[in-house]
Amino acid sequence: MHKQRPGGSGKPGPQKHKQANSHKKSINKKRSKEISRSKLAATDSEIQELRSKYDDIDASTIKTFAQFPLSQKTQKALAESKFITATEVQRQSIGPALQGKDVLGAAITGSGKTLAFLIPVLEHLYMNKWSRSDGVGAIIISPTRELAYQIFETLKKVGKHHDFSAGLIIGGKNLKFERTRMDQCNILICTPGRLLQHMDENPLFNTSTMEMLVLDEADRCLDMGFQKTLNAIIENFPPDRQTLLFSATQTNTLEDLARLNLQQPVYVGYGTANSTTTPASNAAVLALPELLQQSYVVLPLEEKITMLWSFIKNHLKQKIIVFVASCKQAKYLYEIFCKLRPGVGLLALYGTLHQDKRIAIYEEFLRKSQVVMFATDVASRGLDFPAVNWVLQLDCPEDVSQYIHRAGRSARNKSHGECLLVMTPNEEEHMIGALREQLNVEIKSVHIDPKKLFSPRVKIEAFLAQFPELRASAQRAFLAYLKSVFLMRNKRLFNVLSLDLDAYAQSLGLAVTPRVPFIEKLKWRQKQQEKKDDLPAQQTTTSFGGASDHSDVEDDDFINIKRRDHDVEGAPVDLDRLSPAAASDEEDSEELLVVPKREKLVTKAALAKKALKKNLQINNKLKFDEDGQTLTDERNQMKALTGKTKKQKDDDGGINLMLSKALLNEEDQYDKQRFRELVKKRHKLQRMMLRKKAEEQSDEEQEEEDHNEDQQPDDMDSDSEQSVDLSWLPDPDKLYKKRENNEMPDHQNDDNDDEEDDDDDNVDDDNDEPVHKKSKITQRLTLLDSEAIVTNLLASYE
Ligand SMILES: Nc1ncnc2c1ncn2[C@@H]1O[C@H](COP(=O)(O)OP(=O)(O)OP(=O)(O)O)[C@@H](O)[C@H]1O
Repeated sequence: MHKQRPGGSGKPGPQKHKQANSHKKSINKKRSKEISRSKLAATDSEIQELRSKYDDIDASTIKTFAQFPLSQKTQKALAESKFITATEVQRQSIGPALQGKDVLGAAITGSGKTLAFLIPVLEHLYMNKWSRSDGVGAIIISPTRELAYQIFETLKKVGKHHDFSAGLIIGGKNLKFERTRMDQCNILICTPGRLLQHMDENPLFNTSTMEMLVLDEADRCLDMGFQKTLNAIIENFPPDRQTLLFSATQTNTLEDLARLNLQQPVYVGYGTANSTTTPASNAAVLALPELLQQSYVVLPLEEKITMLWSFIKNHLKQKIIVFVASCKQAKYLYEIFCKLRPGVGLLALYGTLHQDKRIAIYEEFLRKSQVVMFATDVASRGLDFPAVNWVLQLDCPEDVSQYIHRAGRSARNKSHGECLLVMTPNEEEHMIGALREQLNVEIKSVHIDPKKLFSPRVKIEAFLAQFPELRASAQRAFLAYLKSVFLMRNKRLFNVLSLDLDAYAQSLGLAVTPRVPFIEKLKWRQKQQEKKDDLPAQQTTTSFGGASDHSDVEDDDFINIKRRDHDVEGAPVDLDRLSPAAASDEEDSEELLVVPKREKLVTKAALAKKALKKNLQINNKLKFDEDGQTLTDERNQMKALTGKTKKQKDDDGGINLMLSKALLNEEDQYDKQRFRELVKKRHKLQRMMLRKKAEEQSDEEQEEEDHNEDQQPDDMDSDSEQSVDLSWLPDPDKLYKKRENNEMPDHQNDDNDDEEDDDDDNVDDDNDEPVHKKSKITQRLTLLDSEAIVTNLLASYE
């Protein structure tokens, strides 16, 4: 039986309802507390159990992730993402990393290094019961934004069952937004420049809680380009942290390891796996995936575009990355190939693009299976594009390590892929020698069948003639390539002076070879040097003295650019920090390159200042009238006045309102007067035309009139004055002035007419009477008068 509650309605009253709700809430709270307590207990027991297994991890017996002592949350996420079997680098490095050791991991591209450090990061925070309020626990540093984004995406997959918060801190994003969220993040994935910016500017950002540091592409993070930034970052970290370094081309210099304060690191991928002693060789074993087919082709520089076009046309159904030396080249190739329409999708990824666009292009290339992407080395490290069929290195990489990273975008994670290296005859010997020596593999030489080459030169030239912006882009690409070659460290391999500039410019579609000031300067200096060398040593010292010493120093400084890699985002660039790689992603470095270090920059502002100091007279434009007299331009006078008053105003240090008002009035008056003059001129012209027209008309009418006079006398009488247009007649004012005055006593009309005339005089100060006024006057004539005039005129004509 259903009992009715007091209150009669059968439903609980509002008060009762509230009480019931609060009762329920308190029960729920109790339950959730009990659950969390039991969870914590479970977590504690899980942690204890896992920790006890750490010492027993044996990489040689492990095949799957399930064999690692990992938390349920991590295991679940790995299984869901279909990560079952651990790769070699994962097997070797996860154990020591879980044990809290520093790890230096090197493994071939696409072998799963990302999971090798992400799993230990998640486990470390879990084992230490890290919560959101505990602040930053781990920082992962990547040299490029795209790679940081990719790591962040992988972390979202494998860490989805954990309760940690993670942040992506890269340049080109909302700094304010990052600032407010950073202190709430447990894991930060960042680029060095942006991280340092937050460290410097964000008071909320505190790294003292940080326990784990990961450097992905560690050799890149540690090289000269990032040196200063990374040193500054490391200073802010607690020294007793755990550090993991990963790369396909790991370096092992003692200096670097000392900088990072590594404590007996475990070396993975240095020949002796799991070794805690420094390996005999100073560098990691360099290798490329076995399933990657490598080949090279030797071509003159000017044939590269033809070769590229033919290659793309022959591989329309493939996914290809084309690596070039600079952003401007990538941009130009993309633009011109879009115009040429090869029949496959085109993309371009380079550093000077807006960040959102970069990510959009990155994602598009991930998705598509038949596409060509022109890229700089911003895409060469770490990016995991699936199923890339070809990597085409159109411009020669600077060294073996750059070759490895570029080539490694293909044949990832046990898939097949191909890599073609394009070299100029100068580059062949050194590059191939270095590759054979360091990689210990045979790289196939390919000869291109000239019949299979299609040159797009004529079309490119036509497009460049049609689109000036494309021409400008080609010029920039031309200069950027030369600059990148000039900045290469290995001068034996890359010699900018040996390049045929005219042929290269023509291959880009340029009819005229752009000037390259730095090459001109180099050649000039070379000549000077040769001249100096020809002279006997003694004579040189006596004839040039100090000056010669100075120029020697400058020469050395100018030609021997030291190897400094990519510049850190946002950091100021100077010439001796520029490297080919930096040049590829740095937009405005061109001017810096052209201007020698010690030469003072001559700006337009400086020239103007100089001219002002000399008190030069500025040219004045004089106008002359027909008689050769100079005309005074009221405008100029006004300007002079304005200038004067402006000066006065400046002297006063404020705005003189009265003066400004007077000036404005004067300007206004001048404008009005000018307008009136223009109107007058226009009216005059109109009147002249009307008069001419009227004269022509009246001639015709008179002829007609003469003809019809005998035939229609009655009509003429009946129509009286209105039917006769006498406007063609001579001025009646002059002829009949006296008579008219006598006949028309009504002065009112005269006055009105005068008024009209006066009005018109305001508009037209010429003595010409408007045609319509004359007709009005003639309309007042009687027919007899008209007849008399006509007969007079006819008589005069005869
Ligand atoms: N255990 C695994 N099982 C299956 N796939 C894996 C495993 N580990 C990694 N992968 C996949 O292999 C690919 C390459 O991984 P990752 O990008 O981590 O390679 P990498 O070694 O960092 O390459 P690079 O040297 O180019 O940076 C990714 O698509 C990743 O999802």
